[in-house]
Amino acid sequence: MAMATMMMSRMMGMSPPPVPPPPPPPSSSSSPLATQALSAPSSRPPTNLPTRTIPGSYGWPLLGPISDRLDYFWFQGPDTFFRILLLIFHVFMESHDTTSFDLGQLKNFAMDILKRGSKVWVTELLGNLDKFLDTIESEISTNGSSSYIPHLQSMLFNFLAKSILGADPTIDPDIANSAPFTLNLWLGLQLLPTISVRVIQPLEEIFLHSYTYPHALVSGGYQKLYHFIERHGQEVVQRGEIDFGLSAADAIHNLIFVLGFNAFGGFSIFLPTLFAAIASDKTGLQARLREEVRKMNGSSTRLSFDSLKEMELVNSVVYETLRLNPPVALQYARARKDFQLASHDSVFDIKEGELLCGYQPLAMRDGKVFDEPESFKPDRFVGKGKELLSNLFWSNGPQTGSPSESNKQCAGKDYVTLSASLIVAHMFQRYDSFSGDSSKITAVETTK
Ligand code: HEM
Repeated sequence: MAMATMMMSRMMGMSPPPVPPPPPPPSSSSSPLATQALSAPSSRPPTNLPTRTIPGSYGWPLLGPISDRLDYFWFQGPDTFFRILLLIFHVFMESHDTTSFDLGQLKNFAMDILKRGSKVWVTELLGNLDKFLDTIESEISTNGSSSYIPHLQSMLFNFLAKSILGADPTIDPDIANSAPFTLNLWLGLQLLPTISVRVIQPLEEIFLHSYTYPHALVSGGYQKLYHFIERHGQEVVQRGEIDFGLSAADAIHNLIFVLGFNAFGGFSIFLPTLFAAIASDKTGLQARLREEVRKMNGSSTRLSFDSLKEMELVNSVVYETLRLNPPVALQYARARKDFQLASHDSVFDIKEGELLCGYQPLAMRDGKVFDEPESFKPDRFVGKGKELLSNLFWSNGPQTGSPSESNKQCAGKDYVTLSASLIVAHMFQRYDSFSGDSSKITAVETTK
């Protein structure tokens, strides 16, 4: 059985960290999931918990990783694989792993451009959302339903380009048309080694999961995007150069990463799950959301981030979707020094150099923290339920935490939840209800 701390290095074919002491047998399978947030390495875990070494070993060279990959991708699947490991941590990597000046500067740059973009964020989001919904309505009236993912991604690119890059894609129709495809291809090539296509297993491990794919496959589209930012995003690029000491090229590559990987990629996974959670509900959730939105903000008053504060149910539905389906399942980081990691029932010695892997979907379904953890409970985070936000970790840190250069928490954490709440609120201003799933909207109803 593999060690959680080493799993990623083995699966990704990296060289292993220093060899640990001989492993004791795995703990009992009834051991509860670990959920205690990890505080700074210097802080002491509870002293009454037994200290353990993480169970497992690398197994045989070459064969060990292959057997793990087959278990992870095929025989067991990620959930069972991690359940068997029984090593699910809520890891808030306080300061080890991000001490590098350059990484801190890049994160500050990301947070700075978000702050800069916040002036137009809501206007751009709502304007592009309305265009998206117009398209959906027109497709429903022509075809009876709308397969909305391509429209959603065009909307996301247009809105994010204006908000993050300060560049308007409508002045370059070629970019507006090609960028979502380019970003999907670019994301796909980076993520393919970690995704199971489940078609040609076990050959998938040899043919799909063992390579770094050549940049040449996407370089044409990537260069177009690069030149678009160079030409139309000068103000943001210059901020990177002047305020953060980056070269123009580094600023542009990082802007592509933040826009393409973090924001476009993250929202492309998250929003369809959110639409599906609301559209598939049979308990009257849509009526309650509609009532809350219109009570707080009327059916036509323009929304702002401020107007969302009182919309407890809207916000709770967004949080609950992120809890049950964290868009980024795996997080990992290498320990920069020895420290101890606490779970519900044990403390584990972590050695410098070990690679730690956290699997969000299991940590977010911990029955010791969340009542009926496998169920979607729209009101979970309403009222007193807000106390649970310190256990919501989709952003690689608690929902009550703040991203900074000294942690690994998502720089866009608050923009993500506020934008999602804004989308839900706007949809219930515009519609009484809608039907569909994670790829199609089949009907929208309005009494206006
Ligand atoms: C639904 C959308 C998003 C999701 C699900 C998401 C999720 C995450 C997660 C899980 C991480 C931690 C990754 C890791 O270290 O393993 C992360 C990091 C990051 N995210 Fe997001 N994110 C989203 C949107 C955004 C947006 C809009 C921005 C815009 C600036 C952003 C910027 C970043 C940055 C810069 C980091 C790196 C933080 C660091 O390494 O310290 N993200 N995100």
